[in-house]
Amino acid sequence: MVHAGIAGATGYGGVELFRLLANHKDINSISLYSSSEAGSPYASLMPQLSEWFSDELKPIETERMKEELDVLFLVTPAGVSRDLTPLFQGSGVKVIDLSGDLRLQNPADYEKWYKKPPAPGQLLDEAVYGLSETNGEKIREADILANPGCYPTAVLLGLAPLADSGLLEKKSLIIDAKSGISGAGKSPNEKTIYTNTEENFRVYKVNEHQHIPEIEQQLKRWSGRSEAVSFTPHLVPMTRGIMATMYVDVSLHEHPESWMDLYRTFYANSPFVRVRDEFPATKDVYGSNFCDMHVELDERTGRLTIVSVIDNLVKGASGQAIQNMNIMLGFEETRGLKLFPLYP
Ligand SMILES: NC(=O)C1=CN([C@@H]2O[C@H](COP(=O)(O)OP(=O)(O)OC[C@H]3O[C@@H](n4cnc5c(N)ncnc54)[C@H](OP(=O)(O)O)[C@@H]3O)[C@@H](O)[C@H]2O)C=CC1
Ligand SMILES: CC(=O)N[C@@H](CCC(=O)OP(=O)(O)O)C(=O)O
Repeated sequence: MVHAGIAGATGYGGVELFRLLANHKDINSISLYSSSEAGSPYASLMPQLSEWFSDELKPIETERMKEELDVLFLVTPAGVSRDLTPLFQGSGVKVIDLSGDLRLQNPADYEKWYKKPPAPGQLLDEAVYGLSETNGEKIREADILANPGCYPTAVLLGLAPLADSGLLEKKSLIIDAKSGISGAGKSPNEKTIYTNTEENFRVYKVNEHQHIPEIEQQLKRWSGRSEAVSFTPHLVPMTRGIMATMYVDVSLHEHPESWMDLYRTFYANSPFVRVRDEFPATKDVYGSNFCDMHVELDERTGRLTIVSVIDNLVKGASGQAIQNMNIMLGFEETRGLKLFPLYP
C-alpha cells in the first residue's frame, strides 16, 4: 500500500500532479495538504475534480504526515521545502521537491539567484538531482529528491548527448528559451495578466534567471565545463509548453558520423525522449511526459541547432516527479505516465 501526499495541491503544478497520481495504479491513497485552505473540501476549490476527490484539504502538520505517508511531493514556492524537508529527514517518508530549494549544491548560489536564505548544507548534500534520464542509479537510492526546473529539463535533455560525448567542453553555448504562462504559477501579476500577454511576446530575467546556475551546475558535473552559458527566457502567449533552442559551436574535425544517430543512441532506452526527424513544436508534447528534440548542423557557420520541447507542467514538473517516484519506489518507470499528447 503506497500513500502519497501533495503539499501545494491547489496550485498549477499540484493539480497536475493530482491528475496524474489519481490514475497511477501503484498509488493506493492520496492526501492533499494546504497552507491556506485546510479544512475546505478540495472540490469546493476544484469543482472539476469533485468525482475524483471528495475529502477536505489537510493542514501541513509534519508529525501526522509522517504517520500516514510513504511519499510526499512539495509543489510549493521557493523557501518552503528548505524549512519543511529537514523535518522529514530519516523519517522513512520519501520527499520529492518540485521547487528550486534543493537543486543547487552551493548554498551561496541559491542565495544569489533566488535571493532567499538557502537550505541547510547537510540537506543539500543528501538531495539527489532528479533528471530521470541521466541519473537513474542515484535516484533509485534517494530519500530526498530535487526535481529539476522546467527550463533546465528541456535544456539539459537537449545537451546531454553532447556532454556525454565530450563535445561541449569550452564551447560557446547560447540558449534561447520560451515558456507558456502556466510556468509562472497561478497567482497573476502585472506581466502575466491577459492584457499583457495576449498578442504579446516578452523577454524576462535577462542574465538573472534562477535556472542559469542549475544548468551550469549540471553541465559541470557531466563534462567539467566551467564556462558560463547565455540563457534568455521569453514568455509566450500560450498556456503550456517550453521550447529551448540551443546553439553550440562545433569544430569540423569533431563531427560524429551523424548527429541524429548520436542523439538516438544516447536516448535508445529512454521511453520519454523522442529524437525526431524534424524540429518539434510545443503541441507535439502538450499534456504528455515526452521531451521531443531534433538537432541539425549548419555547415556554413559550424554551429549546431538543437531544439527541445516539453510540457512545463508535465515533463517540466509533475510528470517528471512521478517518473522519479517510480524509479525511487521500484515501479515501472512509465507507470501512470503513458499519456498521448493532446491534439489539437
Ligand atoms: N508552473 C510550472 O510550470 C513549474 C513550477 N515549478 C515549481 O513548482 C512549485 C509550484 O509551482 P506552481 O504550482 O506553478 O505554483 P502555484 O503558485 O500555482 O501554486 C503554489 C501552491 O503552493 C502553496 N503554497 C503557497 N505558499 C505556501 C506556503 N508558505 N507553504 C506551503 N504551501 C504554500 C499554495 O497552495 P495553498 O495555499 O493551498 O497551500 C499554492 O497553491 C514552485 O516552486 C515552482 O517554481 C517547477 C517546474 C515547473
Ligand atoms: C514563465 C515563468 O515565469 N516561469 C518561471 C518558472 C519558475 C520555476 O519553475 O521556478 P523554479 O524552477 O525555480 O522553482 C520563471 O521563469 O521564473
